[in-house]
Amino acid sequence: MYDIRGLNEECGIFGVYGHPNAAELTYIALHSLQHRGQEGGGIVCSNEEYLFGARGMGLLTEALSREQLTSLHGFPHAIGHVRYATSGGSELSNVQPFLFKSHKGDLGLAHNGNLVNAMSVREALEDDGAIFQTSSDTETLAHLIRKNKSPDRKTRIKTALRQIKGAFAFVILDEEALTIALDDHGVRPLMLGMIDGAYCVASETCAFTAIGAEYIRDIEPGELITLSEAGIDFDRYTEASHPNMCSMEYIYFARADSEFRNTSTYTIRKSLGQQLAREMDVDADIVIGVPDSSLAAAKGFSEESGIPQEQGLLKNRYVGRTFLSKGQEARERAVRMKLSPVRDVVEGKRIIVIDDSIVRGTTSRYIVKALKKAGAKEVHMGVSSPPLKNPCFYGIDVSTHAEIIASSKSTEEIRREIGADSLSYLSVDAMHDVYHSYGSKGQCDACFTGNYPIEIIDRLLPQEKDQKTKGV
Ligand SMILES: O=P(O)(O)OC[C@H]1O[C@H](OP(=O)(O)OP(=O)(O)O)[C@H](O)[C@@H]1O
Ligand SMILES: NC(=O)CC[C@H](N)C(=O)O
Ligand code: SF4
Ligand SMILES: [Mg+2]
Repeated sequence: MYDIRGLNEECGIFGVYGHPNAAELTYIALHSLQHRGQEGGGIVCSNEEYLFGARGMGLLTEALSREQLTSLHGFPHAIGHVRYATSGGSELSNVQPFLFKSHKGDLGLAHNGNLVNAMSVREALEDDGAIFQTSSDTETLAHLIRKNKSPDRKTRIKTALRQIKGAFAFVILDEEALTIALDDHGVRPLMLGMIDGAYCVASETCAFTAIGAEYIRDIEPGELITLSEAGIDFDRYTEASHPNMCSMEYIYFARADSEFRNTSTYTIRKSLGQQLAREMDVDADIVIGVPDSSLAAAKGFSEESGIPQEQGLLKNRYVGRTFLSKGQEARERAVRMKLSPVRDVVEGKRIIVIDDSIVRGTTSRYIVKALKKAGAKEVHMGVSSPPLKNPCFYGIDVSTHAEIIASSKSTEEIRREIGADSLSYLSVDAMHDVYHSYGSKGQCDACFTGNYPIEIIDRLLPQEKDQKTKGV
């Protein structure tokens, strides 16, 4: 199986404490977070005496059978995960939640993000006798928690969290409690909710909608929340707080109905499109959004510019990910199968196409060619994000420099390569203006600017990390 997307996603997590249908709720919630990871998924449950779990490769419906889900019924506490690998290969041993057994108690662990010192910490732990079971960065946290000698579980977890660096949203389950932690930059989203009097936590609020939970609030950078029989305990694992939420969550990753600080991604994307219209000085007959993730930006562009929006491209919803082999040729074939122009809508028209991002340029190159072949007079590309130039080390697989077209080419060179009549990107400042207007306290923009907010200690790209730990 091969995922054809230009940008790869980044895992979804969920947890619920004290609900008679904890496993079933987790399954439904994970299903709604499936867009964040399709390589594998699982659920770990607790009945306060021991932990029990199931996991598998592929989409959730493939990863967990009905029998497995039934076997988890009745456990009141649960955590779950859907994975897109960033550190460690796509294989069953790396599929989360992890479940560790020890005479001191069981530990379940699920992570969204990517640790930037996992290799260094792992090497130190191995030199000290630790034997790792996976090639995932996430496993380091379990070793650090277990190694700590403090009699107090919260102190053990806090100390371990202070030893790791990078992007992380964690749900940690043991016999005593469900612990929720977000790194002090808050790179990945993490939301607190409630269902039938039980607290729950999810990467995105669309999971709350799916299970009928109430969205309480966004979890803050550096927060540590413990759910136990004693109720809810709000704390921090560190006093540091440098809000740097991932900009790509808004642009592309999160589901359009998911909310951040009570504003939907759809609304934010629409504003990005409006800003682009203010910056892009091109006249046209129609605006077309690349389905699905760019339809909101195209709507904003259309409203701001007064140019009508049309559905000039159709997406085959059954093409998405499977059955294609790796490589540029396969990618091109996939885009061709996925998007096709609506001929009588585009024929003879001057068109502005809005896409949310250009990574390799495969999608835009194809779209320009296909629209022109269908009779478009002019095709202008508008991108509702700044040029993507750098890889991400914080939990998203944004390829390598060599694969990212804007890392080595100017806007004019890219325009020529994709064959568009003009090409415009949103400016970095305009992007931040939009985020600030919706209450953002700070956004990571490293893939656009190269300003990495968290020092990259290991300096390894995901695929290199995988090589380094192959065979473990
Ligand atoms: O320049 P490229 O390498 O082609 O990558 C960029 C494209 O990838 C993403 O869409 P994707 O096809 O991943 O999924 P979507 O259908 O959710 O927009 C993004 O929205 C762009 O359209
Ligand atoms: N995309 C993610 O958040 C991945 C989590 C973790 N780094 C893994 O590779 O499994
Ligand atoms: S580098 Fe880009 S993709 Fe990675 S966290 Fe920062 S904004 Fe998000
Ligand atoms: Mg797209």
